[in-house]
Amino acid sequence: MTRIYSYTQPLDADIVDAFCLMQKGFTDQFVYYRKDRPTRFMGLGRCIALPTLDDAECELTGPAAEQPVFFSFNRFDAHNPAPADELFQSFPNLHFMLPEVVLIENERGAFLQVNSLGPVYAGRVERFARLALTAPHRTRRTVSYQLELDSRSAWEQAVGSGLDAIKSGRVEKVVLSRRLKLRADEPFSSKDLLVNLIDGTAHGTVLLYRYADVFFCGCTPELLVRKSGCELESMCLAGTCPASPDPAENERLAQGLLNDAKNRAEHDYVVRFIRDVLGRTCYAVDVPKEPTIMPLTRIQHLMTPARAKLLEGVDLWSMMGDLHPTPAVSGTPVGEAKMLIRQIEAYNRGFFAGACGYVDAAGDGEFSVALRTGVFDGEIGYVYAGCGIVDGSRAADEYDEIALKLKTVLSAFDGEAGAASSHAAQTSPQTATQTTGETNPQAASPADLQEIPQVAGQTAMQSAGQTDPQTTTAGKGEAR
Ligand SMILES: C=C(O[C@@H]1C=C(C(=O)O)C=C[C@H]1O)C(=O)O
Repeated sequence: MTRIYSYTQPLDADIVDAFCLMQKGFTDQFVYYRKDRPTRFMGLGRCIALPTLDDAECELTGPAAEQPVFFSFNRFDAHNPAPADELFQSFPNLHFMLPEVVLIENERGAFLQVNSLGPVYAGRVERFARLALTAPHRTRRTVSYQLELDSRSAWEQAVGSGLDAIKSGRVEKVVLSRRLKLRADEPFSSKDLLVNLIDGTAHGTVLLYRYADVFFCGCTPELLVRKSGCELESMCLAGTCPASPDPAENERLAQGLLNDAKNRAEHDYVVRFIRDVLGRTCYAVDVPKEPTIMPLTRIQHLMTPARAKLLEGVDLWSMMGDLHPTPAVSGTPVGEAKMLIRQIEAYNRGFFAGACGYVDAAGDGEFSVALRTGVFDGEIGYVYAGCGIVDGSRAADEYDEIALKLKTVLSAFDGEAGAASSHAAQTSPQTATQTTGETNPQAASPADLQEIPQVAGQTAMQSAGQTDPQTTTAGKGEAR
């Protein structure tokens, strides 16, 4: 039996500002921050890591009774025997991590929680509270980086292999991804990226897991599972088209997506899978027959919400294991698609498209699918995004779709509201030439889709001698 002492008191401070001030010096940092409503946990330090919560007993003390939360970041393919990629290698394989200090915001207010393996005395909490109260209002910073575009021909080959597997009947759908490398002149700061994701235009849930110098972060729109008592929620999210700032055009695109047979087929694999899993573990399963549109800043998705009541005795951790990965991020059938991904993708996805979230001491909590994310260490980083391949998919369209999805995680570098990634620079003339060679300038797609390829064009100019002071000044400050 592990006895945990958890002391919570109300906090009259902005939790993000407090986190920015307090985070320095903590090896472990965890964030699960829903932007649409206050379900927000920002954890610092590690009190304990447990393989299961079965033997944990928590004693709640202090003037507020908030459950301690255990963060849980799980890889896309935890059983993959291939070694994790260099940056992901550093993260420990732990199931439930309880931070020492947690800043909480929920519908009851803001709180400061201190967790310990021995009784927590009020003076210790007071010290953290006093510090939190001195936190200045955060500022956003634009972060300069250079983006190395991946090769279009490698992508075409990958999609070709996926389509072959579909034609041969091995899979019906496979979700393939792209990984792009980033470089910066100074080390990436998790605080800057976090603040830009929280205060910027990205929709969804902001995730951060930092372990020593390496951090994984992003902002995902996809809920995997949420449990509150016996109420369970999940989400079928698959099928994508661009968004437009013009409302009439946006509506036309949305109607086109709702009526597009290929996107509907991609979506239905996910609906069938989630309905089947809930059908085995839950009752009163409610999954609407028709999807709706989830509007995001740059794209829109087909979305079908799923609700059910959990059978007594089934817990959130096992639901997470049964649901993840859904065909939205792997394919159909799931096992065969995972095998195909191991064979086709040149890297191990690590936490990208993994199940990341928290479970509280009462067994409630939620996991999101870690999409629109990247991993960073010092001056290098990798960003990831994928898309579903089904019969009839075209490599060029999927490449552009991924470019749009990548813009969400790349918005973490934008210190200004609504800024595009125009400050991204590519300094290597070789890479720039290679990339522009692989980008078809004739391709008639919406300007929006072209934005990432344009970055390469810009860079080619720069490497030919034109230096834009904006691109070379790392961290041009911008007050909110
Ligand atoms: C795989 C990603 O997104 C997933 C794939 C989608 C699609 O293929 O249409 C849509 C939403 C997500 O479930 C990603 O963003 O990296």
